[in-house]
Amino acid sequence: MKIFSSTQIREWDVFTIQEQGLSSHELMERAARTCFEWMKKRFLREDYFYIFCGTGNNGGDGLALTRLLLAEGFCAKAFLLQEKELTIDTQKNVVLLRKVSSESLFIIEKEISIIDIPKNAIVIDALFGTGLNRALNGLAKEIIEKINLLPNKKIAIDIPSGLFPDKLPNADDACFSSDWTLSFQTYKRSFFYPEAAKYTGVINVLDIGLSKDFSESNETTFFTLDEVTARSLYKPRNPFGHKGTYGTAVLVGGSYGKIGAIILSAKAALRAGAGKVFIQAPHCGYTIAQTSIPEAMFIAAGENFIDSIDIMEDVVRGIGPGLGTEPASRIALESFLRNNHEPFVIDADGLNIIAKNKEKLLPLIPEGSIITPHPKEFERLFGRTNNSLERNELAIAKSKEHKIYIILKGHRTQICTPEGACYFNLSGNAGMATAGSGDVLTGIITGLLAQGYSAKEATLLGVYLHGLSGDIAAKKNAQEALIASDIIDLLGQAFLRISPE
Ligand SMILES: NC(=O)C1=CN([C@@H]2O[C@H](COP(=O)(O)OP(=O)(O)OC[C@H]3O[C@@H](n4cnc5c(N)ncnc54)[C@H](O)[C@@H]3O)[C@@H](O)[C@H]2O)[C@@H](O)CC1
Ligand SMILES: [K+]
Repeated sequence: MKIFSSTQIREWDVFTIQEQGLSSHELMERAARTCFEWMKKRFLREDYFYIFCGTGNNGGDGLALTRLLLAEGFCAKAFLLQEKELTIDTQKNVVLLRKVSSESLFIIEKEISIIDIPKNAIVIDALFGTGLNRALNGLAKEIIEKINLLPNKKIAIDIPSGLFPDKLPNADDACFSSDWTLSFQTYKRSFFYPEAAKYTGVINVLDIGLSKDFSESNETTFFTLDEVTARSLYKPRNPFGHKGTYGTAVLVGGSYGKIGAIILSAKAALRAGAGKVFIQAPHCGYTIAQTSIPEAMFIAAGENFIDSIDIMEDVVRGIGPGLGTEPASRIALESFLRNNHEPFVIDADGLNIIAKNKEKLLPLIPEGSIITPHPKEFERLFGRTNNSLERNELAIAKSKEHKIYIILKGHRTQICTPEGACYFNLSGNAGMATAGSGDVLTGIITGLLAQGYSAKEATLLGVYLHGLSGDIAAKKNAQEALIASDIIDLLGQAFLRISPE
């Protein structure tokens, strides 16, 4: 799904009105009705809605929603920030609401003292939407700060008030803290950064029928990585294929006490469908590897840590899980980087070794390679930033500069491509923040590359499947009980979920 900027969202709105021969009032009514339908499915007639409305069109949505709720027998009251400087459609909705019920609309400016929100009321935020152009102050700020302290259930229309679609709020800005956000048509970019995401609650994207032509023909560099994307990337296996068809993955890593990491990667590569898998690890891992994965072959390199990395033809490599940073392993990786020109996957200690000598080693990463840092590893490689949006922008710039794929791991893993695109992954859960989860991701991506998926396809499909498998695991068990091996075990279920029936 494409993610558009606030300017593009405004253009989308105007384009839809022209294309569909609607008035802006009719589009507002459609948006409000979509929210209303969402609420009707979840709440009871005895529930009470307190709807806070601003002067812009977000406020208009809130007023129309109040009218629709009242018309279907729900209890609802609208609180409008002020009566002056309303947009035309918001003004119209004031008139329409007053026609339906003269006692359901209050003007906050005049009557703030009477707002006493009952404990069981559902509070709806329609104060500010995508038109916010500066931090909140005055009355709006005061109301939001007061509401945020209440235990009530809270829903934001389109975007929580105080958040901007394309930038982060400052730490001391007031933002509505919602349990749900009903975002129109698509996600807003800011929803993917923790500093803003802490205000959104669960995000539901509601289809309000904005023009498909517009979204198809307008360019953006930001996308969600969702089930639709994953389905489009998945390639069913050729019935005439043999194990050679599906390639050879070589997982390089492991050291004394960290053999498990490379075992997890190798298992994941096999489960992801690689035809053959080699583990290249120090000799101390030989018995462990051969016993725990009889399907994989073993190449010994060093006694307790890796001291050489073989250059083999026609294989795909994933290097780094459990590798350690012993001087001999550092020298081995450096020498491999000098002699190898094939793209590969680099993770964990592979990245830490590069970070220690980044000026020399970063330029040696072949174009089209995939690196999978978590935020700390990213910082070691490319430096610190002030916030997660700046980190995302740095990752995009570095992907372009080095012509590599950067998978920045986190709650909403970001995939940055050499062309300058960024995908935010929608699968996955907090249970996956567990030891070995990253090693599994390296294995899945290496396994997909071995089968002939391009670097972009393997990166996107691998990240999505990894998260989806984690989601299936978390449903079977609690997130707390999720361990990395569960992600491998349920990878097959994830494949079934995205493959054609
Ligand atoms: N994009 C779409 O396709 C649709 C958008 N609609 C709604 O329209 C909203 C956008 O409407 P608007 O552009 O009118 O914007 P808002 O409703 O966000 O209101 C912004 C208004 O408040 C003022 N303002 C901005 N920042 C302020 C601040 N910090 N303190 C005080 N005043 C401030 C602005 O000058 C503007 O008048 C969307 O979020 C959505 O809810 C829907 O009605 C219909 C479809
Ligand atoms: K809002």
